[in-house]
Amino acid sequence: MRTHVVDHPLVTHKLTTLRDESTDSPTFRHLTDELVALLAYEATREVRVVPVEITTPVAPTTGVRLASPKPLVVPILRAGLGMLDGFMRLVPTAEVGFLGMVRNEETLEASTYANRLPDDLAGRQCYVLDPMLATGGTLAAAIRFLVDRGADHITAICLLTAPEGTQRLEEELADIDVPVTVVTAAMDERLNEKGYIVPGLGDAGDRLYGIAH
Ligand SMILES: O=P(O)(O)OC[C@H]1O[C@H](OP(=O)(O)OP(=O)(O)O)[C@H](O)[C@@H]1O
Ligand SMILES: O=c1cc[nH]c(=O)[nH]1
Ligand SMILES: [Mg+2]
Repeated sequence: MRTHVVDHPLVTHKLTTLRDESTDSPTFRHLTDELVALLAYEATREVRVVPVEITTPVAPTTGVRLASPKPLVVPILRAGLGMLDGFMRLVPTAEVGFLGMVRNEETLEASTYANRLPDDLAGRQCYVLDPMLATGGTLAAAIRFLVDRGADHITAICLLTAPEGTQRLEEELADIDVPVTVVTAAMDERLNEKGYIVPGLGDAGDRLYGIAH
């Protein structure tokens, strides 16, 4: 597994405001959208394309277009939904599958409450959207869902990542034969005793959409 931290002053600038506890929900949603577009630009560097012949007003030339089947993008509900529009602006023809997952805040175990993915993902490139990679339980399970259905190339886009989470992904996904890349705006210091990323940004779902319970 590869982790790519997008080291760019604009990313860090937007992320700093996102982290700030005084940032309100509308601003948080807007910044998430902007950050995802920047991360998705990096994350789609290996998107599959095929050559195509076209004619400009001046001359024939060869370009590329996205290969078929189109990429599948999978936002992890709830918080990943806040990243979908930003991704779709870059890749409007991507197909969308949904996974609803929630982490038990006591045990930190992830469980799945919704699953709308195509059954057959053979030969598909998949992009998983989840703002927080904390213990890694949620993302490990999501990637496993995709690999079990045949996905052969997986890129996760996470706003923030904790070292404990990437370590767990390395261990839990050691048996899979599919390239997995995590593209993130920052690798933070650690998790706290409640499994929150430090310094982090708090609960991404709550900051996007309000308190869940
Ligand atoms: O790496 P992990 O320790 O598994 O934690 C990360 C998960 O926690 C958050 O979701 P949450 O369970 O809060 O659900 P929500 O998106 O509905 O708020 C976040 O959006 C990730 O999906
Ligand atoms: O810091 C964290 C960890 C898990 N989920 C969040 O939303 N934030
Ligand atoms: Mg949450």
